[in-house]
Amino acid sequence: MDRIKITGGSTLNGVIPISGAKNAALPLMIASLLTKETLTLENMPLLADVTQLERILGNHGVDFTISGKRKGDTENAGRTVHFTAKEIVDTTAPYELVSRMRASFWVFAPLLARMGECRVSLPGGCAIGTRPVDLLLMALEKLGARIEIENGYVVGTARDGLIGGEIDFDKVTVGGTHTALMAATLARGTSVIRNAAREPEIVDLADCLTKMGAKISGAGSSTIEVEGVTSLSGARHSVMPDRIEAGTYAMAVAMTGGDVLLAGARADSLQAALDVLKQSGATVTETNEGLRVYRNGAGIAPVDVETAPFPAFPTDLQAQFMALMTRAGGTSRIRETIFENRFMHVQELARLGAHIKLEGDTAIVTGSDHLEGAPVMATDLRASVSLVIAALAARGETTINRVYHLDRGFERLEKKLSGCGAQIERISGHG
Ligand SMILES: CC(=O)N[C@H]1[C@@H](OP(=O)(O)OP(=O)(O)OC[C@H]2O[C@@H](n3ccc(=O)[nH]c3=O)[C@H](O)[C@@H]2O)O[C@H](CO)[C@@H](O)[C@@H]1O
Ligand SMILES: C=C(OP(=O)(O)O)C(=O)O
Repeated sequence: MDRIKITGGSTLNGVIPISGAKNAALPLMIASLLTKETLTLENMPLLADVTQLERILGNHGVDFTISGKRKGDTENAGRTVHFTAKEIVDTTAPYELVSRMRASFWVFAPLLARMGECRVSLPGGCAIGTRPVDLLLMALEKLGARIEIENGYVVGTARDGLIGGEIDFDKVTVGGTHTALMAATLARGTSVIRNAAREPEIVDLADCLTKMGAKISGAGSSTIEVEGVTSLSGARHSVMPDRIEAGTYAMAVAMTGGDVLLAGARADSLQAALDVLKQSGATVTETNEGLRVYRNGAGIAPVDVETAPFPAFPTDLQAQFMALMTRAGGTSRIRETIFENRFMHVQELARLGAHIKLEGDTAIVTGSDHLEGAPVMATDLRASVSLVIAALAARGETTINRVYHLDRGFERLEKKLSGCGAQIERISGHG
């Protein structure tokens, strides 16, 4: 297993290119199951989750070819991938493939909508809470599906096809909204999705489905209407820039000081986090090329934060912000309202000398300028990268074990950071 070694103390200066978003790429890839024709996705990130989903889609009969690289990219990142699901050869998504990743469960909706049946193992994903799928299944039942659970698999049937219906989510769910949206595109009649997630990745999926011939209005608001069509066609779509990756590097710069251009990052997808960063003392400006983040001289001010669905502060940046607050000049309170167990980074940050007390869903962080390097362990994707941020500001050397978590969602992390002056390297091979 690879490890990452960081020697703290350098400021970050330069340009970091922002990759295509993992959380947009995954549902977009899954949408390829809805059509016999080719769906071409540009700006695809090269990530472990993407490779794993390629395996899952391959098992259903999706053929994929890679045709290009982003201009100026020396590696295979930012590639264009063509997905063709001419025939669905298998409607079962097995445990071995699905258990590693939450989003893999989302194949359920297109398989059911197109084939009238499917069998998908209950999902895995980051260990940040119980993560049930009841709301996803409720949405499909509202569209006429019959749902049964058998031996750890969810079995869906809709032999005569799905029928438009009214879906009211009692909790905002990203996966539930993706599921409802994909299923409704091929249902007979009109569907209404209420209390829908408003995340930019939902809008990206809806835009792509619209290019494929779907009739969708209201994506990005809390009520989405979908008029079903009998079939969808191929399309070409570019994956939106990763707002969580951009927010993560913005926090890294706020932590170390310096001046970095996050090339391709979009402020509109990240406003709540950028506002908080500004309150903490960083300067953020929008340019034609992306977002410029800098902190020169000013200290880090403590800021209280509460996670909530978009457009509020994202749970996927909570751990990174906590790392930043460990160096603030005072005490901050960070409340996690989305996932009940998303504080795994607290004990690892403590190894680096952070002072964090947990009170239920709230972490109370007392900042200090005495972080010190130590061996730590990555526990989930965003928790892992919070350790990277803390290590960049810690005195001495930090080794992060189990970096496969990082590889799920951060493309070439060590190269992007070392390109801006960080002392960071990957050590291959040892656990
Ligand atoms: C691949 C991907 O895009 N993952 C993102 C997606 O995860 P994911 O789609 O799994 O997250 P959801 O928005 O569905 O979860 C939100 C809340 O709803 C609960 N819930 C969800 C479904 C359900 O059937 N029942 C239920 O109770 C969850 O336990 C959680 O408490 O949105 C999360 C919230 O922004 C992000 O942290 C994840 O990075
Ligand atoms: C929690 C995340 O991913 P997943 O939903 O795939 O576990 C994430 O991207 O932070």
